[in-house]
Amino acid sequence: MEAFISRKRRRLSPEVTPPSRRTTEDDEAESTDFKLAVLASLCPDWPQDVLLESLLACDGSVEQAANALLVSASAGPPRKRPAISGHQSSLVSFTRPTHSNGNVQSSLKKVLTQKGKTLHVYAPEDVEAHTPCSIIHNFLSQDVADALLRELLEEAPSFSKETFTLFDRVVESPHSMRFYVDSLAEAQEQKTRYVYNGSSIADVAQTTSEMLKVSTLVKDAVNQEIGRRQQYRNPGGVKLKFQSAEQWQPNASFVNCYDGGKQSVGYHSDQLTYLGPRAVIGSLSLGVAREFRVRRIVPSGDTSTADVQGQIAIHLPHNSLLIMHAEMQEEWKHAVAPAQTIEPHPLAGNKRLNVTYRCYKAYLHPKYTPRCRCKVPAVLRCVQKQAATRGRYMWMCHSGYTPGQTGCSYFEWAALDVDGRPPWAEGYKANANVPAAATNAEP
Ligand SMILES: O=C(O)CCC(=O)C(=O)O
Ligand SMILES: [Fe+2]
Repeated sequence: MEAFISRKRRRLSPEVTPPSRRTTEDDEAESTDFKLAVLASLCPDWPQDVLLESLLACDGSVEQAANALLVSASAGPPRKRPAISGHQSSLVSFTRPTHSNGNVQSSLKKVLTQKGKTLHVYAPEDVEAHTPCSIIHNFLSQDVADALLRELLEEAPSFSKETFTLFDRVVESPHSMRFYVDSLAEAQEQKTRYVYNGSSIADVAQTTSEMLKVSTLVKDAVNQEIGRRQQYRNPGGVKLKFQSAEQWQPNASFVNCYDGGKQSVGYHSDQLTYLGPRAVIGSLSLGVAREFRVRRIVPSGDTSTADVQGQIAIHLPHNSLLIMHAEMQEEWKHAVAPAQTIEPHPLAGNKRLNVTYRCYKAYLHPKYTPRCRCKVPAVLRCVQKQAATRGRYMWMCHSGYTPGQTGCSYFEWAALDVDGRPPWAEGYKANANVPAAATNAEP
């Protein structure tokens, strides 16, 4: 088992989190998260901090940690955490000076996100100051939110949990989901042509009428937030290198259902293969309030930022729209933590429904993207930790990151222009995905 966990290309979480749209890291530091995710799926009753303690106490052995927890469970119940229904006023308002230009200083970040600590944020200005996300509370009118929630509650029984084989046991992923696209033609394309880590998705649904109505509201809000945040963060309002210059236009979504506090999703980044670099995602939460955790990926060997490895818990109440901005998938990881207690919602009971609106790029259709030697469309990934190549994008065989699958060692630096477009896209300028020192040279 230990070999399975620690061998470099065999310890990643696609077997734990659904393989379809998530990606995890390519280096050693990731193994703790992977082990934690495995441990959480084996011991779903235990809070993350206890799982981590147990893992550390057992020198990283998931099997020993799981056994230790099962033994101690027979001696008493796991430690309870409080429900996350409380209110916190803005940290920014009373702790951080405001500049004359109205921008807030994020000097607290360092202090509040130390390794091993969790900073809980509730107010939109705190979410914005401490994370690459923004949040809009009470996003929809109550009638629209209720109508969408009712519709999704009717859909939820058709969602499925991914299963994976672990230590000769079949384990279920800790929540259920379904993939939706806006047109029937796209649904057909998705089932037959799109490949997610080596296989296609059999169950692709058409976006429901309420989801579609809300999609236009999400589109406007996300585009407005992208613009506002760019002004706020970057002088002159410049987008990030590789971020698309086009309007954000949602056309697909993963809908997640967390039925009760035990259901969760482990730390991951969303896969970029069809979204492209610097993707933006609009994530609408309905029903039970849950904690969305984020943590920055620290480059290997970077000791100066070692103290910012703490995680930040963003409180996601019913009817809130969280926007994951362009920094998020490349530089941060996110998770929905298990909750020891939850406050039931009048319509949803113990369920949280979450729609992650996404913008699939036509030029990243698998009919255009490179294929590896197994003849399967390659996966687009960004180097997240290795200091020398951090931030560079590559096409590679899906199998390198899918435990248990055999494949080839296909790897190629991706040619992408400053707007994240590949050479076959209309308007492609020049390859900007090159080593920092050789901006004119091909990799
Ligand atoms: O449930 C959420 O808020 C996040 C779900 C998520 O990370 C995903 O769908 O990739
Ligand atoms: Fe995600």
